[in-house]
Amino acid sequence: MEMFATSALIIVVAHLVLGLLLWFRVRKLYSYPGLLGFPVFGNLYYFYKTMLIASFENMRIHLVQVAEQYGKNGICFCILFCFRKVVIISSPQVMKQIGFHPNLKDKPPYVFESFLKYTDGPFTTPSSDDVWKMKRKEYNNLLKKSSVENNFYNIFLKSADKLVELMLATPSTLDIEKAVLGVTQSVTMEALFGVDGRPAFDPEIIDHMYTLKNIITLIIGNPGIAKTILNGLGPFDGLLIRQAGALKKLSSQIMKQVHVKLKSSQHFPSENTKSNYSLSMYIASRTEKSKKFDQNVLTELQELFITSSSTVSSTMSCTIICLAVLPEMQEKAWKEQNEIFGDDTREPSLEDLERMIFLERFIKESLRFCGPPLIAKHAAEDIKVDGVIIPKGAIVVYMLDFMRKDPKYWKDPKLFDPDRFLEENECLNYTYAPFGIGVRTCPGMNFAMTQMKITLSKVLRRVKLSTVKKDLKFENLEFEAMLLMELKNPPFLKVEERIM
Ligand code: HEM
Repeated sequence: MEMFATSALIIVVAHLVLGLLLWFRVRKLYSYPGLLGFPVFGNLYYFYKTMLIASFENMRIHLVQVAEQYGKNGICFCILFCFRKVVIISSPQVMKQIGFHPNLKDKPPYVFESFLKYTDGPFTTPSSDDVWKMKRKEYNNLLKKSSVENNFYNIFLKSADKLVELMLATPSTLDIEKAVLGVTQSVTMEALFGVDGRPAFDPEIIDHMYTLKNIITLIIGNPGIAKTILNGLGPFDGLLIRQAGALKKLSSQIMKQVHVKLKSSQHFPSENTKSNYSLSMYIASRTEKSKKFDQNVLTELQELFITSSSTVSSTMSCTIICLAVLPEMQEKAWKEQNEIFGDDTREPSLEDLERMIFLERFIKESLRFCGPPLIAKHAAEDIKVDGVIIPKGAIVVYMLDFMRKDPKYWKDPKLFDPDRFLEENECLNYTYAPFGIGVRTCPGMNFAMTQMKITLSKVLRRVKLSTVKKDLKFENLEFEAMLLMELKNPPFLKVEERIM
C-alpha cells in the first residue's frame, strides 16, 4: 500500500514538473485567435491543464469535428495529437502567413523513418538536401503545363480508352476504384518512367497497391500507433510488409528496363536537354555515380509511383462516383461535351479541353470533398507568427479538409455545387489548397488535371453512369480520411453505353 502511494506520488510530481516545463514553452499559443492551436502532450497533467487553459470551447469543437469528419482515422488523429507536440492550423490566413516560412520544413521526421520498413528508402527527401533541389527542378520542368501537354497527351488519350473499355466490360458491377487505379498506375509507368505500363493492370498488383495506400495512410496519419501496435502484432505487420512487396516488385521491374535503356543510351539528360527524356532517366543519370545507385533510384521511383498514381486514381474515382449520384449534373457535363463534339468521334484537342469549363468546376468541387485531409510539416526552429511562437520541433498540421468545408468561408459547404468556383477570390485560394501550399506544393497538378479532364471527357461521351443501388444520393455518401479523403463504402456502378 505504502509502495503504491509513493509510486503514485512520484508519478503525480513528475507529471506536474513536466507539465509546468512544457507549459512555459508554449503558453502564448493560446492567445492567438487565428491559430486555434492546442499542443497536447502524452502527459496527463498537461492534457487536463491544456483543456482548462486553452479556449475549452475551441478545443472541444476541434476534437469533435476532427473525429466526426475523419471517421475512424479521425479518432486515430486525435490519439496522435495526445502524444505529440502538435499545432493545428485551421485558419487560411495563418496558413498563408506561415506557408512559406523558412523554418517550416518538409514532413515531420517520423514519416521519413516509418517508410523505411515498407519501402526501399525514406520515400521523400528533406528540402535541406541538395538532392531535393535538383529533383524539384526536374519535376518542375518535366511536369509544367506545356511539357505535360506536349509529352503525355497521347498516353492520357490511350489510358482513357482503356478505362472506358474496362467500364464496358463490367457494366453492372464495376469496382471503379480498382479499375481507375490500374489505369493511373500504367500512366505513371509510361509517362514518368518511360516503360511498358501493362504490368500495372495485374489484378494482384492492383490489390496489393490498394492495401499499400492504406498502410501509407496509417504511417502518415499515425506513425506512433503504426510503430507500436503494428510491430506488436507480428503476423499483421508481416502481411503489410508482404503487401508493400508489390511496390518493390513493380519498381524492380521498372529498374531493369531503366538499366537496359541506360546501357543503350548515348546521352544522358542534362541541364540543356529539354523534355526528350522520361523522369526515370533523369533520376538514373543523376544518381548514376552514387554508390547507392540502385537503392536511390528505387526509392525515388516508389515515391513517385505512389504520389502520382494513387492520388489521381482516388480523385478520379471519387469524381466518377459523384457524376453517377448526381444525374442532373452528369447530364449538364455531358451536354457540354455534346456542344463541343456533337456526333464527331474525334479525340479531344487542347482547345477542346479549354472549353470544358463545367467539367473543370466539377473536378474542383469533387476535390473539395476528396482532396487530402491534412498536410503535416514540422517546425525546424521556432516560428514567430504575430508575436506568438510555434515551438521548435512542433508538428504543424494544416487542416485542409476542415478549411475546405468551413461554413465561415463556404456557403452551404455540405452541398455539391461546382458553380461556387465561378467566383475566384484570394480567400478561396487559401481555404482551398488540395495541392498544398509553400515550397513543397505539388508539382504534379497540371499532370493530374490534364489527365483527369481528358479521361472524364472520354468517359462522359461514351457512357452514362448510375449506381447499382437505386436512389443513392450524394448526401448518402460518407467520406473518411485516408491518403486523400475517400468514400467509406464506394458504391458499385452501372454503366450504359451511349448511342453515338
Ligand atoms: C489529384 C491529384 C493530386 C493531389 C491532390 C496531390 C496533392 C499533393 C499534396 C497535398 C502534396 C504535398 C504538398 C505539401 O507538402 O505542401 C503533394 C506533393 C507531391 N506530389 Fe502531388 N498530388 C496529386 C497528383 C500528383 C501527380 C500526378 C504527381 C506526379 C506526376 C505528383 C507528385 C508529387 C510530388 C513529387 C510531391 C512532393 C513534392 C516535394 O516534396 O517537393 N502529385 N501532392
